[in-house]
Amino acid sequence: MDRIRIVGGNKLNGIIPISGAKNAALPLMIAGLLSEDTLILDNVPRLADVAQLQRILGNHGVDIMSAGKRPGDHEYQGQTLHISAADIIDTTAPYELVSRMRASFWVIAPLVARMHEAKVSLPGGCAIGTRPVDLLIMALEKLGAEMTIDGGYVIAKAPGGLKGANIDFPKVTVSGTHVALMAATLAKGTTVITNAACEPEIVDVADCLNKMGARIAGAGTTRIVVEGVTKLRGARHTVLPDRIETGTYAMAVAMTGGDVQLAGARPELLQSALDVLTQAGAIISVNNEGIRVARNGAGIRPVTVSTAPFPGFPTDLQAQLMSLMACADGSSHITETIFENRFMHVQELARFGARISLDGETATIEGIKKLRGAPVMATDLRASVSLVIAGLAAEGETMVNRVYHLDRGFERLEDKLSACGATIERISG
Ligand SMILES: CC(=O)N[C@H]1[C@@H](OP(=O)(O)OP(=O)(O)OC[C@H]2O[C@@H](n3ccc(=O)[nH]c3=O)[C@H](O)[C@@H]2O)O[C@H](CO)[C@@H](O)[C@@H]1O
Ligand SMILES: C=C(OP(=O)(O)O)C(=O)O
Repeated sequence: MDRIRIVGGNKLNGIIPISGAKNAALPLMIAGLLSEDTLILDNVPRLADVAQLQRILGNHGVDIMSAGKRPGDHEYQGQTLHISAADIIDTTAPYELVSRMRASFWVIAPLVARMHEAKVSLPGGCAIGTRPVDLLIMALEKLGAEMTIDGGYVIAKAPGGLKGANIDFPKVTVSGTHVALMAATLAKGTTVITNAACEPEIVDVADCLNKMGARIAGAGTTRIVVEGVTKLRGARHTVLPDRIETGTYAMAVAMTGGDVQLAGARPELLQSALDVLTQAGAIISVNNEGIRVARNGAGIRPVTVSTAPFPGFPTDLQAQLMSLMACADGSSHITETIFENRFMHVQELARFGARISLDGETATIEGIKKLRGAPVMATDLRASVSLVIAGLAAEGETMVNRVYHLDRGFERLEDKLSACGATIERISG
């Protein structure tokens, strides 16, 4: 298995191009199942999760063509995918394919909406808690699907098609909102989703669905109204920039010091995280090219932060913030409110010498002057990248093992960081 070797201590200076968002690209690709026509997606990141979803969609009979680069495309341009689901030949998503990633479970929504049946294995994904799918099942049941669970598979049947309904989520769920939204586009009548997730990736998917002929209003607010239509057509859509990748590199610069332009980043997608970074002492400015992050000389100030659904501080940046706070001038407190077990990085950060104690859902971090490099390993994507950030700032060598998770969500991580002066390399095998 590949490893990443880092020799820490270098400041980061230069330009980091921000890729398309994994968490938008995945549901957008899945939305391609809703139409017989071709959905063209631009700025799709080259990630292990995208490749895995291509395999899953291929198994349903979807043809996916990845367009090559054109003259004038810059070196780091994301790929363009042409997704054609003219004939869905299989409505089963098998365990071997789905167990690797969470979002693949969401194929259940377009399959039952368009084909009136689906059989999808319970999902996998990052090990950050129990991650049930009860609310996704509830949403589809409300839309009239008969739902059963058998042998590790969720089976959805709606012989007469789905029917519009009121879906009130008892807690904010991104996955539940994606599933309800996609299914409701082809349901008969009106669906009202309340307590909907407001994440920018939901808005991106709703925008694309509307281009495909869906009638969705209110995406980005807690109340989404969908007027069902009988068919969706093809469309062309550009995946929005990855706010979690943006925040991750911003935290890396805040930790190592230096001055980096995050090209293509959109500040409104992560304002709460930028506010926290400013509080911590980073200098953030917004320009035509994206977001510039700098820290020169000043220490890192401690912060108190709780994760929350958008527009709050994202849980997907919690681990990275903890790395940063490991070197703050004082005590920080970080509370994780979304996932009950998203602290796997705590014991690994301790290998660098970080002083972190856990009390229920709150971590207290006593900042120290310098971390020291160490061999480390993580079991989820954002925890893995928090170890990379710590390694960049630490004295000496860090070896990040089991980088499989990083490849799920960070495109060309080593290239982007080494272009800014980091000593970082992948060791294959
Ligand atoms: C591929 C993708 O986009 N993943 C993101 C998505 O995950 P994901 O969509 O899985 O996260 P959700 O928003 O659905 O989960 C939020 C909370 O609701 C709970 N829940 C969810 C569904 C359900 O049926 N029952 C239930 O209890 C979860 O266990 C969790 O405690 O949003 C999370 C929260 O922003 C992010 O950390 C993930 O990166
Ligand atoms: C938790 C994440 O991904 P997934 O939901 O696919 O496990 C993530 O993107 O941080």
